[in-house]
Amino acid sequence: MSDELNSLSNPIAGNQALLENQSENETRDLAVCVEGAWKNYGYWWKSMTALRDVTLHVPTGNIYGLLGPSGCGKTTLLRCIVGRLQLNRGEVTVLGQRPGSRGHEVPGRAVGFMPQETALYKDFSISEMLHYFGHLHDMNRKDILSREKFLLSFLDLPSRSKKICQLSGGQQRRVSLACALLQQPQLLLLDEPTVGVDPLLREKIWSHLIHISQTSRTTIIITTHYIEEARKANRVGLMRSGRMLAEDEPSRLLTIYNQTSLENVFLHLCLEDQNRLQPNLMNSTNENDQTNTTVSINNQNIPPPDVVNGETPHSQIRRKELVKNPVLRAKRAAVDCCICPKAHKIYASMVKDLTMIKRSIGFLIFQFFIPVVQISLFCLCIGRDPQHVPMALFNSEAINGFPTGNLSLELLNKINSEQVHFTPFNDFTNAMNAVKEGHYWGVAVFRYNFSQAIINKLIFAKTDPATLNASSIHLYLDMTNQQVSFVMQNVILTSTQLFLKDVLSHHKVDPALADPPVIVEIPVYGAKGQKFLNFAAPGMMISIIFFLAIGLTALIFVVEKKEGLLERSWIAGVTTVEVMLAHIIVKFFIQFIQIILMIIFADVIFQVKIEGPVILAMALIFLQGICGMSYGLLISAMCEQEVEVMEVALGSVFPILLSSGVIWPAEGMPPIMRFLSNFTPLTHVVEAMRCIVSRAWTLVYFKVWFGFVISGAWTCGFFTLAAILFALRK
Ligand SMILES: Nc1ncnc2c1ncn2[C@@H]1O[C@H](COP(=O)(O)OP(=O)(O)OP(=O)(O)O)[C@@H](O)[C@H]1O
Repeated sequence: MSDELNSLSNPIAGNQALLENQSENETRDLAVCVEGAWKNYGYWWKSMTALRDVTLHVPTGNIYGLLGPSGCGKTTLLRCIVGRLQLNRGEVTVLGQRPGSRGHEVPGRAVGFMPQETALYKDFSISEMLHYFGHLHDMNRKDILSREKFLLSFLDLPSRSKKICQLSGGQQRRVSLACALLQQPQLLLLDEPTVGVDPLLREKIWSHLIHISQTSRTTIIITTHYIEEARKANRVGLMRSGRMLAEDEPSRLLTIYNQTSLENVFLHLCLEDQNRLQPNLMNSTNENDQTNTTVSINNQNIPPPDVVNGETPHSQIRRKELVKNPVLRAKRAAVDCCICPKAHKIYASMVKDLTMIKRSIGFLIFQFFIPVVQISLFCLCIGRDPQHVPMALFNSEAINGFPTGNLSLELLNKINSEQVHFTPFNDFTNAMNAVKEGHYWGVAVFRYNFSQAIINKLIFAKTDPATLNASSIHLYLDMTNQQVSFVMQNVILTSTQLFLKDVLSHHKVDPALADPPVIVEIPVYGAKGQKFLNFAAPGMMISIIFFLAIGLTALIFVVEKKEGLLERSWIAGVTTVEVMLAHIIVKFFIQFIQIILMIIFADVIFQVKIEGPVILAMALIFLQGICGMSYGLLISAMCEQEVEVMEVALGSVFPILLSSGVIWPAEGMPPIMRFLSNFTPLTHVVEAMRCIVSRAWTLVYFKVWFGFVISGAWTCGFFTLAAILFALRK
């Protein structure tokens, strides 16, 4: 007894002695065994230690009350036990194995976890929520319904069809508890299950927990702020500042510390701890060479941990049992990615995704039409020739009463007024001023003897400078808009060529003389009047689906992550691969309809003719959509908040779009950019799409199959990185 007293008054020494003397039988009978656990949050340059050499032993079939003030590390410890967080140092054994080891059902069916936050899908009904977890645990419908009936009445919940968002905070927590109890797990981890519960129901919950621990040997770890209710536990652990102050049966703690309540025992231990801290704190402040972290550790006679190496005498004792963390984490991350997906978990995740979609039909319809609206706007606004371009006209020949003929009028009649619209001016200076003020895109000037000069040049072959000058239209252009000035010049040049032919025919000269010595034969691919739209539309179709998939996937996963929903599903045993596969399958149908609608609009309404197999074009767009989803998943693995997702997604949209030759041909880029553009996820896929759409190429052509290969490779790359990152960021 005196040994025990010693060990309790000196907790670390006590824990150490306990560890060293533990018999093998006892260890085997432990449902949860945590030894020398160290856990840091953050990175080495800014880390925060949440657990400091914590040791915890929970025998099978026991109720363990984990007590301590807010922020002492209870939730962190539970998340380590359940396999969601990896320790920086130390070892956790749950139901005989390391959590997350192959074939182990922790995380999975063997553990029921009720997190502190509600972590429920707010638009689901109570029944849908229970069915989701039931399907994840591979329970059949009959079992789910019978458990649902029991839990609804036991936890005093309203109708099964009531939506979670319509429940009070306390009722939502009880639904959360119901989800944890649903599959009758071997191990129950409940993070403050009795908060917001009335005393009668609290009593009922405790009776049930005692009942299942006695009849089914369920092991229960429960954290609570109501210290006195933990008296019903078989064992309690008292934590403070990431350390375990004491761990024993409640009655023994009361006896040892000669107190009447656990509250007082805890107070006593805290005071003792505080007294131990105080002198060392002073010392350390005087020495002025230690951080706050090291101070608190010093006070327990434990030398400061090196955050990176985590070395302490205590951990050195068990050095052989502990495994170096970074290698271990990398190995475990790789193993996480290689777990074979299970059909029932994919099914459960799919039902969950479909239920979410069912709850927001309006948003679903909106999703169908986003690509249609985008491609329509693109086809309407981009790539068409500018029309009704306003130009000023100073026709000196007309002002002077056509002294040498009216050929200038004939030429002006040839210019399509739909494209260039002339406004006549009687004064050249006024016309120029109007251009300078931005009312017109330029001035076209005819000399007073234009008609005579044209005849002299064409019929009498006069080529003196005065004739050449007078027989030309002089254009003074505002060239600030390249596209507008290009169209103006092009229209005037083409019309002038037609005009010259007319003049030649009129004077019985072969009009072919006016043709330039270039003959554009029937094009190998495409049509003679090919528009910019035909070049850009294939790339846009790919880009629209790609970027839409990025945004939606990243947002969905980050919201689920932030609200603890993803973590809860992971603890129920779902892997990232399963979640993602379910997401892709459900999104398949949405994307399928999006792609069909987009192609119908582009092809039928906006005449972007798809010369090659439509199925091949659709398959490529679809594959790129999956690539976008994988990239979205990677973004959600990196980000914690929606705003971060928006920043990363938007920040990558333009660089990818601009450098992949979607908007402007890659041939126009500087050599270095052209080389770099090979490494965007869009460049080769867009090129393959153009080949299918404009050249009618199929998979036998290198550029087409290479596009498919590149899209698949980026998809696998993003997906693998996301899965590893999710596993590593535990
Ligand atoms: N993701 C995180 N990143 C950084 N620090 C964290 C993170 N989660 C918890 N912490 C810190 O770790 C310490 C322990 O937190 P934890 O949530 O485990 O405490 P707790 O005992 O469960 O508190 P409560 O009873 O209020 O839930 C706290 O100081 C907290 O600020």
